[in-house]
Amino acid sequence: MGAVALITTAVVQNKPLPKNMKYGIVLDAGSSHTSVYIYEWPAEKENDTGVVQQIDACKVDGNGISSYAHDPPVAGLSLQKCMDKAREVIPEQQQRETPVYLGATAGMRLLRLNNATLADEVLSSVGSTLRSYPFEFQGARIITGQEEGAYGWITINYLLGNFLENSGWLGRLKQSATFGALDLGGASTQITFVSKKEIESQENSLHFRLYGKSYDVYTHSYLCYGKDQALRRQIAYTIPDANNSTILDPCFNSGYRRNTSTKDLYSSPCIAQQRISTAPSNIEIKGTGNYQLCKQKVEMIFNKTQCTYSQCSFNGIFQPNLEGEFGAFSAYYFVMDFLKLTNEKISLERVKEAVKTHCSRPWEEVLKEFPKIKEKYLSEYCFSGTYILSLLENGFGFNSENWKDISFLGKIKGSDAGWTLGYMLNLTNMIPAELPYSPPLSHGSYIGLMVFFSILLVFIILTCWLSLRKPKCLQKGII
Ligand SMILES: Nc1ncnc2c1ncn2[C@@H]1O[C@H](COP(=O)(O)OP(=O)(O)O)[C@@H](O)[C@H]1O
Repeated sequence: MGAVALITTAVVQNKPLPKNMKYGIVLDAGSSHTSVYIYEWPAEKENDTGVVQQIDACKVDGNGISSYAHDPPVAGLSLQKCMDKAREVIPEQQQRETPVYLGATAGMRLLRLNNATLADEVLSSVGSTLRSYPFEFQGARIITGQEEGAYGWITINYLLGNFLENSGWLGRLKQSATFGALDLGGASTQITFVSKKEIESQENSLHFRLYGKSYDVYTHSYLCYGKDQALRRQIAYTIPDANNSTILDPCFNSGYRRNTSTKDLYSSPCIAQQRISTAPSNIEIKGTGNYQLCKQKVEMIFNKTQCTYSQCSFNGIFQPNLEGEFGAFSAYYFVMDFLKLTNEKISLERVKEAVKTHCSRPWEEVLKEFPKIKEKYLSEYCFSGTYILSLLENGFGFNSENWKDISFLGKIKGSDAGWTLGYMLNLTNMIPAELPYSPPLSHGSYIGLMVFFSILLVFIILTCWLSLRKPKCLQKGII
């Protein structure tokens, strides 16, 4: 039985798993990219003490899985490049035994909200491409936000070795030491951590039994709070103030200019409440590079006024007190790595200063210093840094005290931090609910101990026998 108790996805198409799996492939169909991850099983599969490792990864060119909706042949071709690579990496005799899973995340959740038929067509079109490969295709589906949070938490704690560490007799006595997971994507963001406090809302509560230890986990996925959707919302707020179709935006470096179609901007369900009918069809964004003003605009998307629970993060969502250490990955890592802020010793105040300094730099200077970085990413680091700070501080409640508890993680032991590994571990039943039985001593140690105790016993018997005979000898001597 799968160990992830409340996640009811088991086998996507009710297909039995291949018997001699040594490899697994997971496709992460995100809002901005599809990534293909190839994993290899540890040699000692039976007692599961090895770690499944990522042996390769490939990012599909293009604009995410929804590009299948606009141009299936072109989207199919770029996916094929990564799948061809998987065929080169996995030995031919193992390919039929290799399961392939595709999980689509928030970009597809949004597309499904706009047009459910189109979302289904995209999945079946991608499925046809994947079926044309010699692997064991297990299905393509949109995973829930709750799953995305949970599998990300499982991935990082599995790779950090926390589950096994907690499963020994000493680990079971201690408070479980796991890392909370902070995942920032393009369209949604997830926060997941073990909470000692009661989880007041059923939909945020998960229970896992992993390697013989139980975990009560809090999770929430905020749709529309990924960094691309948050940027759209931030821009949409300014459209009513447009002057001759031009808006001044403090979240871009001064001197930066970008043209945006309002039709495209408004096409996202995340902007539903901000659409105005009088908006010009095109707007020009002009950066003014001001961290403080950017922060004020960004904070508008966090509604902190309503809460029907004892405490909330924002938008009326229950969140217990933050506990323990956290691993922040995906866009948290990409952005903080660019800004050189991943070192745990950097205080929250210094991080704010660094983002402020970056925002105040003229665009021309930034462009000159980083000519090789994709312009989309480079132009957005001021916004992204500000958004990350607001989300963590204003949204989730991190502060100067517990900032040091956040580690920004790209890879852990060679595998990317993200939900895909946890998804595959669950679907292939690689994490047992109970600890596999392992005898406390090896066979050799048992034999050694038996011999030792036998010799000890003979020695004791001999000593007793000799000491009982002694008086008689002495008596004889006296006579
Ligand atoms: N090197 C990078 N620098 C900045 N942002 C990046 C970089 N690589 C990816 N991103 C952005 O980080 C976010 C998460 O990326 P990814 O995990 O690929 O997203 P998703 O799964 O939402 O498509 C997206 O907004 C993407 O555009």
